Amino acid sequence: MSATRIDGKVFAATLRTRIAEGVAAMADRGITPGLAVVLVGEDPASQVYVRSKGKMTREVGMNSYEHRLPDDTSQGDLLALVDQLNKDPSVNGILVQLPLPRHIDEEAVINEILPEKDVDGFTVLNVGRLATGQKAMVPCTPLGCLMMLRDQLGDLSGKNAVVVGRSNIVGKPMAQLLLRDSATVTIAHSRTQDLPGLCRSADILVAAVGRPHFVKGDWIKPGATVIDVGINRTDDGLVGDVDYAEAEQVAGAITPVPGGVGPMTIACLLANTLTATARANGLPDPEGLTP
Ligand SMILES: NC(=O)C1=CN([C@@H]2O[C@H](COP(=O)(O)OP(=O)(O)OC[C@H]3O[C@@H](n4cnc5c(N)ncnc54)[C@H](OP(=O)(O)O)[C@@H]3O)[C@@H](O)[C@H]2O)C=CC1
Ligand SMILES: Nc1nc(=O)c2c([nH]1)NC[C@@H]1CN(c3ccc(C(=O)N[C@@H](CCC(=O)O)C(=O)O)cc3)C=[N+]21
Repeated sequence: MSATRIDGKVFAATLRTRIAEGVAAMADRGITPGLAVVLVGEDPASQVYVRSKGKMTREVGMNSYEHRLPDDTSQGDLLALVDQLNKDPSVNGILVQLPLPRHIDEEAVINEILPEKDVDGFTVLNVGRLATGQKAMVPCTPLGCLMMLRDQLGDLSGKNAVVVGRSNIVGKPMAQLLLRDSATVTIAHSRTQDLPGLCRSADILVAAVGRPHFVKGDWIKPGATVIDVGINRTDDGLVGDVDYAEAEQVAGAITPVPGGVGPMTIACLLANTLTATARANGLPDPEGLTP
């Protein structure tokens, strides 16, 4: 038995088509969504993401503004740039690529972003809104995972979900979204006891650990839906946090790496930018792009 391969690339392309339609409808009102991406330093992986984000942003008809700053940029200069983007009416979404160089206080920079332009959903206000069930900007990677899970499974209520990883950008918001959909959620991390046993209880298993092929086939409940968030560069190329070859023998459905969560993350960034633009102009939220 081989698992269904959840094709994030195809799913993301379909999502971008719908976003492009939303952008076109706004163009009739003279509105063009604008996304600003700020990259500090020369991290090669980040440069790849920024390039593909810019390309996809333009493809759906939005304006893309890229700000590349040197590694030794001061925190003050970075905060000043964020302020300038906050005030710029042509900018509806702001993304500051993480991680930032060590001399910069990441929290201070993220929280400088106006919550309504925070298309990553990383500011404390958006985190709090998500946690309390208020209308928020939802982090792109978990949002993409949720869309694929709902598409695969329909109603998630009552399902046992295990999220491995408790970061602010993936694990915690993923758990919040699953909880909102009435799954029974467990968050696992490096101190979790009997992680294989816990994972075997999961109908939905989300791996966001950052270790290549960490989740083994015999950790997976037969028929489970497995979402692999990991992006690990190894000598064998880009691999996920799940041992795909083993997992596909056991799982019901699984996302590949590459071509799974990654493309959905970028599509959801564009979805959030469209939503932010609609809200900034007093228009209703575009349908099907928010949880
Ligand atoms: N596809 C996409 O769009 C994206 C992919 N990623 C990828 O997802 C992965 C996770 O990213 P991110 O959340 O930022 O990573 P972090 O490094 O911030 O978090 C990793 C989490 O995994 C946990 N962990 C580490 N080792 C173990 C272990 N041995 N057993 C159990 N848990 C463990 C850590 O636990 P503890 O807290 O106890 O240390 C931590 O909570 C990375 O590969 C990253 O590249 C990230 C963002 C977007
Ligand atoms: N403020 C901020 N927001 C982020 O969302 C953010 C960030 N910082 N820092 C880094 C991580 C990582 N991330 C990815 C996005 C797309 C792919 C992606 O498209 N991956 C392709 C492959 C790309 C390749 O080949 O390198 C795939 O999985 O198929 C991967 C990873 C967003 N992140």
